[in-house]
Amino acid sequence: MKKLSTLKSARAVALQTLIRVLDDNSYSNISLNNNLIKSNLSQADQNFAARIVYGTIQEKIYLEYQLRRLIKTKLKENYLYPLLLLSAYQIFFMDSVPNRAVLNEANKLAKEFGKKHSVGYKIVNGILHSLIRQGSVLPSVKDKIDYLSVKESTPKWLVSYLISHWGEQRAAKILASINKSAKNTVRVSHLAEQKLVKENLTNLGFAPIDSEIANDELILAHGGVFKTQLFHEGKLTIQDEAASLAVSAFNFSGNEKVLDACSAPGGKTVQIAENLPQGQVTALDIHEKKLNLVLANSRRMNVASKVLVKPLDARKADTVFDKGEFAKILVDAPCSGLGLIRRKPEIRYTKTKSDLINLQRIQLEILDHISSLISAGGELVYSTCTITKEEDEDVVKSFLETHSQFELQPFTAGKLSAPSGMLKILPDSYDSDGFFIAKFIVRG
Ligand SMILES: C[S@@+](CC[C@H](N)C(=O)[O-])C[C@H]1O[C@@H](n2cnc3c(N)ncnc32)[C@H](O)[C@@H]1O
Repeated sequence: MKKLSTLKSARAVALQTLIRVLDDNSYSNISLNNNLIKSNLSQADQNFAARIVYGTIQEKIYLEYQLRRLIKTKLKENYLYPLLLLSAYQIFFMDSVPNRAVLNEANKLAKEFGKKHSVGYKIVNGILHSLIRQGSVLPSVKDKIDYLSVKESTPKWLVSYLISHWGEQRAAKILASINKSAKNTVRVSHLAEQKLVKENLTNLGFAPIDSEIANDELILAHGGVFKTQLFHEGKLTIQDEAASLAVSAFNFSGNEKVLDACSAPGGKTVQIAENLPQGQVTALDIHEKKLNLVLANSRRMNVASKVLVKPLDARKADTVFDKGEFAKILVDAPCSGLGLIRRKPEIRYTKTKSDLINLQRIQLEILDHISSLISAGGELVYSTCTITKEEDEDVVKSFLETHSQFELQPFTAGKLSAPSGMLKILPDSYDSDGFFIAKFIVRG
């Protein structure tokens, strides 16, 4: 593996990161950050490296299909395949980079990363020349699953899942939408003056516009808001529009006790706390370390005095808290995260269909063990950042079958309403994360 101290270019950082991600399934964001910290690259070069890494992972199935027929020998050195993939990404997806530059840079990287006397650079050069001659190829449209799987770089099981639930046309629309880049969204704190924050963002050149679905969300023209004073002073936080709706589904009185059963990193904990001038939110998470993030978020958003953190498996909550102790409970459950593919490109390759059923079991166990802790007339919101029926509607159905004191309650969240008590936001509807929210009340 290349010594980090010698990573001098954006492409070298990208290649080093992809070698780690493809060889040992490292998380792309962690591996990229580790390499960037040691690289001394300018901000523009860091952005360029990030675009290559995330883009190559996002389009991996498509890129592998393009290269498949052209790789005729076994690629022995471990940098060769990642280098071919990231070069192919630049050829097909980065119009601003001329093919000549891709070839030159690949040649340099092959010499830099290859062993002494390696002929790797010749192999790379030959394959990339053939790739440019070949151009983009796709499977026949007659096999819709194969075709969409390659075109939108998504595993076949997921394409087939989307088609079976939403039909071919909608599935194609959803798939195209998850390959767009995610919007830069911020939620303005309930404790801040929304108009002033918007003016400030305008003056800073972020050109904020109102969200179509959430009342307190703004869409920014570009990233980097975390460097502003507004962010450090807790006037706003980075949160997706759809994700912000889960907490909006509650009707807060302002002095109640609330339980956030799966809270880290705390995006929704702070949002709850902002609505509690007199109340308190208890934030649980099974991973003790992650609760530091909840604390840090609470401090930054100026609500630390309202937040109590407790490391706990929510499936044991009924052994720790009293019956009817909370007026409101949020279960923002661990889930497959398939609604977040746009932000986390590797999710599509790591999840399998059997994960959906395993997660459903955990989701139902959590709901079961917190159900006795809600007071009569109290509210339960169940949410996931996924769109699968197994983790969303099926969980609601099974929960209601075994907990007759609960019923679904119609609600309004931001600018959307859910007369059935359930709200499913598909990623193509508003170009937000895919998200699911169900609201229940406990019969009084
Ligand atoms: C979807 S994330 C929550 C996101 C969070 N609500 C927010 O808005 O920032 C799910 C969280 O549940 C936690 N978790 C998983 N299993 C759990 C369990 N059995 N009990 C409590 N927390 C759990 C995970 O560690 C993860 O932090």
